[in-house]
Amino acid sequence: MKVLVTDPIADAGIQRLRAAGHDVETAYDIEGEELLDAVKDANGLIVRSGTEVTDEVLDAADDLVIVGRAGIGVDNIDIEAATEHGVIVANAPEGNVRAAAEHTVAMAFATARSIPQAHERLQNGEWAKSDFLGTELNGKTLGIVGLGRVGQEVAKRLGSLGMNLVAFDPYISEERAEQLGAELADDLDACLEEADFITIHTPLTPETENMIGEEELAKLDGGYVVNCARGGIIDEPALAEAVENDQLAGAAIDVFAEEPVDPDNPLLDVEDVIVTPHLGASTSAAQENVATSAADQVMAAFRGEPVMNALNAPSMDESAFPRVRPYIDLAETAGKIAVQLFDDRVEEVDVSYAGDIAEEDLDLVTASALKGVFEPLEWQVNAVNAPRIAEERGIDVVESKSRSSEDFQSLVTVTVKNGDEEVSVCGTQFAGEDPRIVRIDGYRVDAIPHGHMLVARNEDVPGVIGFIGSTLGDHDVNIAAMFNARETIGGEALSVYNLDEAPSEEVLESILEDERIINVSHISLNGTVDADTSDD
Ligand SMILES: NC(=O)c1ccc[n+]([C@@H]2O[C@H](COP(=O)([O-])OP(=O)(O)OC[C@H]3O[C@@H](n4cnc5c(N)ncnc54)[C@H](O)[C@@H]3O)[C@@H](O)[C@H]2O)c1
Ligand SMILES: O=C(O)[C@H](O)COP(=O)(O)O
Repeated sequence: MKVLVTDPIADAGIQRLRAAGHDVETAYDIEGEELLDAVKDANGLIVRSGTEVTDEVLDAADDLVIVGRAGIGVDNIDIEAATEHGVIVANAPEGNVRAAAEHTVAMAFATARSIPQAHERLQNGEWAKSDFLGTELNGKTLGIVGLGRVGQEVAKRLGSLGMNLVAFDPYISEERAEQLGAELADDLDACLEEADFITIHTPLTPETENMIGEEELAKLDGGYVVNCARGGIIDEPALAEAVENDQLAGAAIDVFAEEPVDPDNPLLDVEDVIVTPHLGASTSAAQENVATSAADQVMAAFRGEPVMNALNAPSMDESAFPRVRPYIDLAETAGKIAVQLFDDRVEEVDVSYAGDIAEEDLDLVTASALKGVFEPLEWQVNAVNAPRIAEERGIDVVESKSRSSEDFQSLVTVTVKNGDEEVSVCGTQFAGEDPRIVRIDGYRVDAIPHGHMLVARNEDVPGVIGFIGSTLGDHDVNIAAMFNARETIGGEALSVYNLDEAPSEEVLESILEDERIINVSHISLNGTVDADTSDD
């Protein structure tokens, strides 16, 4: 597989991919046509915050399976578009948290004691001792906006250095805040009003964009601002003006609305605003962590395994994966068979689980069943975009679970239906991962789902199986295995054949000409089928 890396990541990540036999191409600082060209044949793309992964980039990347973000923030990746394209997006949310928290603490002290400014003066030969009278963090109140992973680590560090903590985060529990020794503010204004310092730790989202402007900064009267989260959350000209006019004592900024930062950015011009070029995650330990994590996730996606930190695909607990894995393929196969036996428009897909498997987290299995159902559609379908396709096409998806499973340890049943018709296909795994279809529309069968299959419904009278066998033989189609099932003697029967090759239309027509045959379907488990699942 080819992995394109477009932002510098630690060598450990690249080596891990190469050791597994993947072809890694690094192309840093590329954009526009150059990026579109480089991504064309990539199966994996690894980025940091420097690459804009837009709809256009995803459109150009025909073979892309996954975008791995070697870090936390994914505001540079169009996740909606990735989902549309069936591309997994996964980040590395743990590896640089401590680095970001430490940088935040360093920036808070640096602005409170004017360390960069004093350093610069001294380097210029000035002993400006009396110009710098700093502020102690001890005893001051820190307002934490966003008490997630980084925010919590900052709370622990600055809390233990004597700061009082107040936090604003509408999505965090009182209990968690209490454990960290932080008072939870009712809203942003209350947090700002209480704080001497504020530190931002939210993602950049439509909700947080420009969340802190002139009015909010005024509430921090005389305080300090630290932002090591994302540019765009604080209004930059308003912040520059507030510090310049001494409404605020200082600010420490690591991230900017536009990066690399424009030299004309007003924040670069204010003496009491200290800046770093997005260095929060730049420690060797953090970079090694996120690079290897991104590489691992890319390789898991290549192997078709769940991607632990996928942001747009069902993920799964690693320990459950060996138990669930055999049912992922089985559900897809059952979905493929059901839709090929269904001669109508699909309005609902039911996926039901019985027995031991019903104990597991099965989002990924249900998504695979949907993938099987939708595979006949012209666009690329996978477990990432199949649930979205169902939603967009107004197809209801119903998942159900039951502990009892009659004669089998675990059963997966996929039913495709509309108001009038339905077809259900039920499968199990025999010991040693031996998949079987054990029921088709209520008929008990024992069919190996593989390659080309023929499913016929016929009157249960003598000579029908011989007729089908000889018709296939007359057209040089070899039968590898067959199974016959019936409800009552002389009623209707269903037979399933495994064929060595695809039967032609002519064969199917010849079989159907016999009045004892009610219908016959060719099932291909290799890809192309012609079932109608369209809306129009
Ligand atoms: N400077 C760097 O190099 C660097 C390094 C690591 C992380 N980051 C950035 O730091 C930020 C935090 O990362 P994290 O891993 O802690 O993320 P996280 O998802 O663990 O935490 C974010 C928190 O923000 C809260 N939140 C969301 N919307 C909010 C709102 N409107 N108001 C208040 N709180 C809100 C969430 O509930 C969550 O608790 C991200 O933007 C990330 O990209 C920057
Ligand atoms: O979100 C992150 O992980 C940090 O902002 C780090 O970004 P970077 O990988 O571009 O340094």
